[in-house]
Amino acid sequence: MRDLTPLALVGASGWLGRFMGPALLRAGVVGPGDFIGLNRSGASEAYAQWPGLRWSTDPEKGLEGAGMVILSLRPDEFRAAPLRCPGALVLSVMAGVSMAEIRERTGARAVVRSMPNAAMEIGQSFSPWVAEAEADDADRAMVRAVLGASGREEAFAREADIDVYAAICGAGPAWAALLLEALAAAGRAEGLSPEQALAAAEGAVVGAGAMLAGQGAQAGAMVDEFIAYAGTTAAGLEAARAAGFAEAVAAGIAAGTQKARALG
Ligand SMILES: NC(=O)C1=CN([C@@H]2O[C@H](COP(=O)(O)OP(=O)(O)OC[C@H]3O[C@@H](n4cnc5c(N)ncnc54)[C@H](O)[C@@H]3O)[C@@H](O)[C@H]2O)C=CC1
Ligand SMILES: O=C(O)[C@@H]1CCC=N1
Repeated sequence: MRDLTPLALVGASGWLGRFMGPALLRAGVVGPGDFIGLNRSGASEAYAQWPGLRWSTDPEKGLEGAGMVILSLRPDEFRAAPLRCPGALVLSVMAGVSMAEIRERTGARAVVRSMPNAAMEIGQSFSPWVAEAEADDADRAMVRAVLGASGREEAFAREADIDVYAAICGAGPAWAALLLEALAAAGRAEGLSPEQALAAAEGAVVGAGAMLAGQGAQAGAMVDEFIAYAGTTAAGLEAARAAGFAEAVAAGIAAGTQKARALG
C-alpha cells in the first residue's frame, strides 16, 4: 500500500494548525516520528508534549519526501510561497483556493479540500470535505482519520459547494458567538446586568446547541411547535422574523460565500 507518511502540516502553529496537529498525534493518526511541522514562526507550545518532533521553517526542505501534506495557511500565504510536494496527497483547509490551483502549484498526486472550523480547538469541528477523483480509498481513509481526530467529517461531491460550506460551517463558531452576543446585548437593554445578560445568553446558546445535536431535520418543526404554543417564545420569534432575522442570516451567508468565491 502507498505510504502517506511522513505527514507535513504547513501552518502547524496557526489558529487551526495548533489544534489539528496535536489532535492527529494524540489520536495516533501519525506517530511523532512521521510528523513534520512547518511554520514560519516555528513550533507552538501546543506541541510541548512531543519535544522530538521535526520542525521546519523552510517548505522546500520540510516537504521533501512527504506522503501527505496538509495546507493550513492563508490563501495569500500559499500563493506567496513555493510549496512543491510532487506525488503527495494534499489536504487543504484553505478557503477559496481551488483544487486545480493547488494541484498546479504543488504538483500533488491528489487534492482534497475541507472546510473545518475553530471548534477544532475542542475536537468538535464539523469538517465537510471533497476529494478529486485521483484520491484512492487509502487517501480517503486517511483524510477521514485526519479530520475525524478533530471532530466529525463528512464527504460531499461538488467542489463548488465548498464556498457555501466556508460561509456556514467554516464560520460556525462565529455565528454562534454573534447570536450569543446579540442575545446578551438585548438582555442588557431589557435591564439585566452585563453579567446576568452574558450568563443568560451563554446558557441559552450552549444548552440549545447540545440539544440540537443530530436534530437538524427537526429544527423547523421545533420552531413551529414553539409558535403554536403561542407563549412568550412565539412572541419573540415572530417579532424577530418580522424584523428580518432570516434575511439578515441569508445576507451574511451570501456575503461569506461571495468572499470565498472571490478568493479563487
Ligand atoms: N481559522 C478558522 O476558523 C478557519 C480557517 N480556515 C482556513 O484555514 C487556513 C488557515 O487558517 P488559520 O489557521 O486561521 O490561519 P493562521 O494565520 O492562524 O495560521 C497560518 C499559519 O501558517 C504559517 N505560514 C504561512 N505561510 C507559511 C509558509 N510558507 N510556510 C510555513 N508556515 C507558513 C503562518 O505563520 C501561520 O502561523 C486558511 O486558509 C483559512 O481559510 C478554514 C476554516 C476555518
Ligand atoms: O474567515 C475565514 O476566512 C476562514 C475561512 C472559513 C472560515 N474561516
